[in-house]
This record gives sequence, C-alpha cells and structure tokens, in this order.
Amino acid sequence: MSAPRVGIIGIGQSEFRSRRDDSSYPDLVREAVAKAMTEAQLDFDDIEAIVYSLSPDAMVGIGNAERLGVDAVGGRGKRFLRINTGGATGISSVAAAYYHVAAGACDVVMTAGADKVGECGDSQTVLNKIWDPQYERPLPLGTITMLAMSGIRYAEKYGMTQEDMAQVVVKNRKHASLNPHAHLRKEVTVDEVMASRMISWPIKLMDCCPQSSGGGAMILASERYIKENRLDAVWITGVGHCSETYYIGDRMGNGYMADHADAFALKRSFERAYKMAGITDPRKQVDVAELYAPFSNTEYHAIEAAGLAGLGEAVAQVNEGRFSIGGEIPVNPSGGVLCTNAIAVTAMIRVAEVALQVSGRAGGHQVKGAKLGIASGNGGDHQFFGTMVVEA
Ligand SMILES: CC(=O)CC(=O)SCCNC(=O)CCNC(=O)[C@H](O)C(C)(C)COP(=O)(O)OP(=O)(O)OC[C@H]1O[C@@H](n2cnc3c(N)ncnc32)[C@H](O)[C@@H]1OP(=O)(O)O
Repeated sequence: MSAPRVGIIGIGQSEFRSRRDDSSYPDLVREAVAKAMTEAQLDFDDIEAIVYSLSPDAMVGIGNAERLGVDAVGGRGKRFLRINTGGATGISSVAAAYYHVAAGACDVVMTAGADKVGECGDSQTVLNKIWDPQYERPLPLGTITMLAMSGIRYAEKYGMTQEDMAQVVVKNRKHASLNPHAHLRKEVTVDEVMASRMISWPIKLMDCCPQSSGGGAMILASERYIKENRLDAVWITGVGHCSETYYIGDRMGNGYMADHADAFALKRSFERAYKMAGITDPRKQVDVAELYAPFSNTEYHAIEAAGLAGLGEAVAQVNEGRFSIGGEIPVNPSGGVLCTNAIAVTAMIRVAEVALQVSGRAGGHQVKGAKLGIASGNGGDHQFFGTMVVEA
C-alpha cells in the first residue's frame, strides 16, 4: 500500500534563549506560527486542524496549557488535538498532522507549540516526576542521571571516552555557530568541554543540552492542495514510532534489545520509517540527519540506531569528521538538541531543519546537495521514539 503524499509548506522557529521574559507563553507560540503562516502564504481560515505540541505542563507552569495556546494558533472552531510523548512530542505532533492529511480528513493542518524550560525553575526536579514514585524516582532519576547510566554502559561496551563525548559537543557547537536559531552558538574546544563542571559522571556541563525557551510551528498539506495552489513543498515519505516499557529495569538483560548502551526501540522506529520510504541502505541514501540527542553520549547510539554506522562504530566516525558539515552524512547540522532544547518543540525542529536542508534553505548550515533527510525524537525516559524521512 503506498501512502498519499503529504508536503511541508510552512516552517516557523522563534528565537531560543534560556529565558524569553519578553514573551508570554502564548506569544512564543504566536512568534513561530506567524513565521510559518507567512512562509506558507496562508490565512488562518485555510487551516482546518491544529495539532498542539505540548510536553509536561509543569515546564510552562500552567496546567493544561493547550487551553491557553488555542487562540495563539487560531484554533477556535477548528479540530484541535494535544500531543505529549515527552521529548518526542514535537515529532509525534508532526506525525499526527501527517495522519490527518494522509487519512484524507483535512487538506491543511498546522502543528505548533512552545516551551519555557529555562523559566521552569529546575527542569530536573520537574522531570524527576515522570518516574515511578516508589522504585525509580528516589534514585534520584532525572534526564541527566538516566542518560549518564546509558553513557557509562556505552563506554564500557564500545570504549567511548569522555574526550569522544567532547568531540560531539565541538562538532555540534560549530554547526550551531552557523545557525541563527540555535540557543548555544559559541564554539568550544575539547579542552573546554573537559574542564566544564561535572554534572553526573561522565556527563559534564557542556555535554548537556541547555534549558531553552522558544516555539516552533509547521504547516502540512495534501499533494492535491499543494498542486492546485502551486505551492513549494518538501515531502514526508516515511513515518515511524516505537515505544519502550515504563521501568528501566525491565529493559535490561542480555542482547541488543535489552542493553542500556543501545537504542533498540529507536532503531525499530527507524526501520519502520525506512520501510515506508523505501530506504534499504541508509548509509548510501541519507544525505543529512537531525537526530534527537540531548547529551553528547546519546548522539552515538542515535547514529547507530539510524543505521548510519554499525554498533560501536560511531565514535571513530565522528572523530574522522564523517558526520560534520562537509563530511559524508552531516548529523545535526543545526547544532541539534545539544545546543537548543525547548522540549515541547525540539523534535518538531528536527523535522523542520531537515525540511529546510532538503529544500536548500538552511542558510549558513546548509548541507550541499541534500535531497533526503531523516529526523528523530526521543521522549519520556527513552520510552517513546518517533522518526521521519523527508525528501525534496
Ligand atoms: C530523552 C528525553 O526524554 C527528552 C529530553 O530532551 S531529555 C533532556 C531534557 N532537558 C534537560 O534535561 C535539561 C538539561 N540541562 C540542565 O538541566 C541544566 O541546563 C544544567 C544542569 C546542565 C545546568 O544548569 P544550571 O547550572 O542551573 O544552568 P542554567 O540555569 O540552565 O543556565 C545558566 C547559564 O549556563 C548556560 N548553560 C546551560 N547549559 C549549558 C551548557 N550545556 N553548556 C554551556 N552553557 C550552558 C546557560 O545558557 C545559561 O547562560 P545564560 O543565562 O547566559 O543564557
């Protein structure tokens, strides 16, 4: 069965900073929506449905903040759906917008949202609440300690060093310095990363994503609508998802699918998206990748789960420059999650950035000749994964 084609016709990204005191929560959503609407050259009357991208409310500090967001997206009187799969929320939202169009329910759908992570007080305290109160919360788990454990396992299994982790930061910060939308844009050296303060061994300050505030929006449309209105578009040709169990302990055991070093469910999600898009050899077919990796070590298992390198091979290949702009398959040319993480829209920005790349509109961080890109999102304690293939 071949899926009907769904195109991306509008993209909007706000400015991302630690704090956006100049902008209320709905105004941050509006900032991104206005840009996407201008790019798509549409009126609000043209939008038939809204998929609202909002991860834990506590980050924004407003209960059920989709209620407040509804007017920022011009949602009154329209189909409206809120999505939350933690860090994967943004890509799940693009997928839900895709399904509206692919199912033939609507011709034009907008997905949008914003986050104020930098203004929530302490993201780790908020995120600690996603774990089971009896067994896991008191460890204490946060996103950093959780992914530090997977970093330790990856280092043990594949020989990754802290300097190897720093190489990912150096690469992504260099990329971010070319991207005006990125939050952390200052280039850094391996020595600077190594000298930054330890947060949760082996993750140091500069191995961490920042707590960002900002918004994102995308507009999707059917092929019929795009052709009738002679609009420019790039096409979503593959969509995948995969979930993990709730308790981390239940995921441990022998073999690839139960090893904390490897992102097995992410791999399965990629396989689903690749099958749909007809990708049989990602190393040859993928031109650019925006992979969700909030801590430097996690980019390694994301590259491997995407099939861009074999298990344990990504470290050497990052060091050789294979995944840098100018290399064979640039990974996170925008600077990625490591440089900007406004959680509710971060995975949406991965798709948006790939769309910009394959349409040749990424500006200073453009990957030359990119025609096919992949994006991913990870959420809820590496529990929910979403993946997408976008083509010119
Ligand atoms: C897998 C999933 O489920 C989904 C996910 O996305 S998981 C990831 C979710 N996000 C997080 O976990 C956020 C991780 N980061 C943090 O918790 C914090 O930034 C931190 C603990 C690393 C540092 O906290 P902190 O010391 O209180 O710093 P913070 O208040 O954030 O920022 C202070 C300054 O340091 C800077 N800074 C923060 N992180 C930085 C970093 N990684 N590198 C360099 N500078 C950084 C900030 O930009 C800020 O500077 P400005 O005020 O000039 O903007």
